[in-house]
Amino acid sequence: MTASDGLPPLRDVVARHGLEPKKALGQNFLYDLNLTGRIARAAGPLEGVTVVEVGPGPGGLTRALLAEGAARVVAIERDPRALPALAEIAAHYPGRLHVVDADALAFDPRQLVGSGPARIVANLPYNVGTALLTGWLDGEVWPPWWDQAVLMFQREVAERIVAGPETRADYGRLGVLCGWRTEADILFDVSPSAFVPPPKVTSSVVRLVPRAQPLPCRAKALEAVTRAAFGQRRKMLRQSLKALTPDAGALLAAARLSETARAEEVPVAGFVDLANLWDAHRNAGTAVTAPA
Ligand SMILES: C[S@@+](CC[C@H](N)C(=O)[O-])C[C@H]1O[C@@H](n2cnc3c(N)ncnc32)[C@H](O)[C@@H]1O
Repeated sequence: MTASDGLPPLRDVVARHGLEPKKALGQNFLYDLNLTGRIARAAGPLEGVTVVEVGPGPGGLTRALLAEGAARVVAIERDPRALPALAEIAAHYPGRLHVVDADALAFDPRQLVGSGPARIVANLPYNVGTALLTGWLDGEVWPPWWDQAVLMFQREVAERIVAGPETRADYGRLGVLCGWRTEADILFDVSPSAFVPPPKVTSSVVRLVPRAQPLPCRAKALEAVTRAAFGQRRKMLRQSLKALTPDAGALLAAARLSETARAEEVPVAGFVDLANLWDAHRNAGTAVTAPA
């Protein structure tokens, strides 16, 4: 029996290639091509687009991306057991699937995406998902090489990605970095029963679209300020920012933030101000001065 794309059902592919899911690799596979089709369409239309997929595994999402018309899929997979299954998909879609046998944390896909539009679509391994996302948000050059990212995370991580000060418990470093450079939305949830094996928690598909002109700020400075601020999130910023500067009070005043503000109350623009002021302070080697 074959699936509607003409390739064998994923369950058979996994059995034939001995691809038993490994927990250490964050392997929770999707076998339902209707669901992977829905994820691919969330990133569409894909005609003329190069898609970078991290962790194709047996290829359920890869197949959907190709069936939905992606010009090319660059699929980065660190489990060599998946390579024969992916080779079958590559043969079915000649010239359109480029499999990279690598750790996505250590591989820069820019060298393979060319000059046309590129998009990231992935059911991410849960253990490295946020590290990959922060890597894609990082860097001094913006807009980035991708024009959209459609990514599956655990629901709890998805909520942190889209959080702002109004959703205090979830708001943190990840929400500031994502909110600064992208517009991020949760598109839909996916129940544990959709995966093999089922994870303990619900997952969510998130879409991130890069802002054309995020507030000017150095990414590394924003990362440093949010790390200090949310590292001790229950403390007032005048205390937690002392990890960065002895002039924390003056830094807050210069950013026109309250003496008693806590990290979870400060919007993205407030953190951008703090990061820029901290940078200016360090470059000048002077104390931060509060506005008159
Ligand atoms: C959640 S599974 C998703 C598999 C497939 N895309 C699907 O939806 O059924 C995550 C995949 O990422 C792969 N993976 C884990 N860590 C990786 C890494 N650092 N670099 C590349 N792939 C990785 C795993 O081997 C696995 O195939």
